[in-house]
Amino acid sequence: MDVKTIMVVGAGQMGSGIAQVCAMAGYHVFLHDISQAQIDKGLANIEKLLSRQVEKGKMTEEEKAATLSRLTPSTDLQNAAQVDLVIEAIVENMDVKTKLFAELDQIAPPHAILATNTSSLPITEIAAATKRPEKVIGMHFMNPVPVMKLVEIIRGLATADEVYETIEAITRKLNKVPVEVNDFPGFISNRVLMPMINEAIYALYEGVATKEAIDEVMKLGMNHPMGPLTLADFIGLDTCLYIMETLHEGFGDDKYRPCPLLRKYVKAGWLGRKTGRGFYTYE
Ligand SMILES: CC(=O)CC(=O)SCCNC(=O)CCNC(=O)[C@H](O)C(C)(C)COP(=O)(O)OP(=O)(O)OC[C@H]1O[C@@H](n2cnc3c(N)ncnc32)[C@H](O)[C@@H]1OP(=O)(O)O
Ligand SMILES: NC(=O)C1=CN([C@@H]2O[C@H](COP(=O)(O)OP(=O)(O)OC[C@H]3O[C@@H](n4cnc5c(N)ncnc54)[C@H](OP(=O)(O)O)[C@@H]3O)[C@@H](O)[C@H]2O)C=CC1
Repeated sequence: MDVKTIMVVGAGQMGSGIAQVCAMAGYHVFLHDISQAQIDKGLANIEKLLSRQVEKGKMTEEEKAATLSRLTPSTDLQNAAQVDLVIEAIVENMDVKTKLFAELDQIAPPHAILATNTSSLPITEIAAATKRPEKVIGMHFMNPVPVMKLVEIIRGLATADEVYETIEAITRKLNKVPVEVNDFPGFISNRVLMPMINEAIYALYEGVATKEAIDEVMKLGMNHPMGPLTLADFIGLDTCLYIMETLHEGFGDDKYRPCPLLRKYVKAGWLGRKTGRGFYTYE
């Protein structure tokens, strides 16, 4: 299928990154959010990252201007009527996502693919909120989107082969590497990553070591680019908690129980880098 126009729903850290790489690859992109302030922040961040590419000689001023001209801000979901593909990147909550997918199903043209960037929720359940489950698919980007090469692609029970192939081709056009994974809670990425992060939070909670020591062990000892607590702050502690809850509920296994300290921080509004405070504080 020929995709020319994309809507990215959710202009947070993932949505703005996804919109950026899609616009860089030549797609026309609506960057949609319920909050104009969030869109302004997302677009300002894209502009900053593109300027840095120009400074480093990795992109010309003309390419930057052309990329920005392909991005259209949107606070009206009716704009989805003009697109061939929607990539959803809103909060990691099944009720909110299914409500959005039901709305998108009403608005988007019949041929349009509805993809979700969910990091853990079942694609099949999201697809069931629509009358086009064969056109719903998981397209899971990694953070920071402009840098990370992987896109996990997850078929729901009803996803059509043609839809999978289209998403795989788009992933390659974005200069990323697609890896197919089955529809189970947390897929592969977060089934493996998030229990490690949760265990690091337990180690802090139990006083096994300081946060700095925990991060240093994993950085210097395992060559991870970021320690697990720094990474949790980077991902967002709310997102980490929602993923652990999906694993816990989805597998019914106590080995996935979220650490009480993680819950406490999220309740306090300490969501990590995006709110200026998590395990660490940020300017
Ligand atoms: C939760 C989920 O569902 C799934 C997930 O996404 S889990 C999270 C997965 N991501 C990770 O694990 C990230 C781990 N961290 C890293 O890989 C690295 O620390 C990092 C890439 C973020 C930064 O790398 P670094 O070498 O320490 O920093 P730095 O040298 O400043 O940056 C390297 C490049 O990344 C870019 N970059 C860094 N942070 C960036 C950001 N937030 N957004 C966009 N680009 C960024 C820089 O501009 C630089 O680009 P160039 O090579 O073009 O110059
Ligand atoms: N953070 C990460 O490392 C990764 C996250 N993901 C997944 O990507 C998704 C987004 O995460 P992330 O970008 O970190 O989250 P953010 O909190 O940064 O961004 C989410 C954005 O979606 C907006 N939003 C919420 N509800 C709606 C809605 N109904 N319609 C339109 N916009 C809405 C929010 O607005 P407001 O703030 O006003 O509520 C916010 O701007 C989640 O599903 C997450 O699991 C996937 C890979 C990695």
